[in-house]
Amino acid sequence: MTTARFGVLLANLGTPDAPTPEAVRRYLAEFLWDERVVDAPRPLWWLILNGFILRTRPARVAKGYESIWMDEGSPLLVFGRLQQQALKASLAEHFGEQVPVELAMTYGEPSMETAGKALRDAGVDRILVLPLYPQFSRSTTAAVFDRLAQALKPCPHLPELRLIRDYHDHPAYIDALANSVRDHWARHGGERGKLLMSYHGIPQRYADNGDPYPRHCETTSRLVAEALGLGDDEWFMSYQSRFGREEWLKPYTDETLKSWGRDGVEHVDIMSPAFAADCLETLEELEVENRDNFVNAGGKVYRYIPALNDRADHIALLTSLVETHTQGW
Ligand SMILES: C=CC1=C(C)c2cc3[nH]c(cc4nc(cc5[nH]c(cc1n2)c(C)c5CCC(=O)O)C(CCC(=O)O)=C4C)c(C)c3C=C
Ligand SMILES: [Fe+2]
Ligand SMILES: [Fe+2]
Repeated sequence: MTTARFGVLLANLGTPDAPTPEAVRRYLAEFLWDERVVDAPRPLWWLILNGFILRTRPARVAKGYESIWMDEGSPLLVFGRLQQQALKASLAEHFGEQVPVELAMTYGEPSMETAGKALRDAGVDRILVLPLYPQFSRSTTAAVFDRLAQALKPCPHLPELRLIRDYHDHPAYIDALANSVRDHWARHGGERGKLLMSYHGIPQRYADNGDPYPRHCETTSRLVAEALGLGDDEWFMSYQSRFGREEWLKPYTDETLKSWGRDGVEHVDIMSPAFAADCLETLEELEVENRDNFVNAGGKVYRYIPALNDRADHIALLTSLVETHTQGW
């Protein structure tokens, strides 16, 4: 089989190499120093980060990673590799030639440098960048863009580049999410709870300054609810993973679940459409921490719906994104 002139760079956030305080500290130091993620004035942020956060947070967060670690490594990376392999197979079938697909993380390994070099070695001079973030945010998608530009700095010549900015309302994405909910209902004998779509949050200030992320999340949620034919009182959306003292996007997932538990909502099905792969924020924060929030407040049944990971309909969506965005290549 011949090889296409273009390759695909699948990008995701990054994750520690090991579930240890040292590895988590290295990871957080790189991640939280990115101005796209935390935009506080540098000298002050340096003091807070090094004087406080990196001294206390790694030990606690490492315990969380330890509890979700898989035999092959961190879930985010394990699912990323599965997505990479499945997309490669699907693209070979669709295009009738090999399409190199590399996985790159904004922070840590595999780095943009490693992935970029692998694509160059495969002989491609056109790269389609596919950040695995359905909803655009400066803190994620724009950070991929910056990091890639940085990795390309030493190059004497650039590849031709295209970047998929977001796919929050793509019909195949909405279908895949809706299918994952239907599969979940079917696995539980058709029993349905109130559907909570919980998205990773960002500071409210970022949205006030023009980050379209909350609008994208609202559209995704509404389209999924419509696809499932849910009434207004059968679903809700909220934001999780708050960090620091500033106000983040509301309503907060933890507070929503506590008040539902108190108000007599008995059964919740929870999903996290912003995560293309299961990771710490879903397997620990949603599966464990927020289950406790709901159940301790009086809730009874709490069921987490897995991320799209390497589901066939998710890979079909990614394939369709690649097809659309490589027109003319
Ligand atoms: C401090 C600010 C943060 C912003 C803004 C933010 C936005 C954001 N993040 C994701 C996706 C993921 N975040 C993950 C972990 C994680 N996120 C933050 C902070 C911010 N995120 C921290 C400090 C951490 C690490 C864990 C912790 O210390 O609590 C992950 C999981 C990584 C893993 O290894 O499993 C993902 C994925 C999105 C989509 C987003 C904005 C839209
Ligand atoms: Fe995050
Ligand atoms: Fe978290």
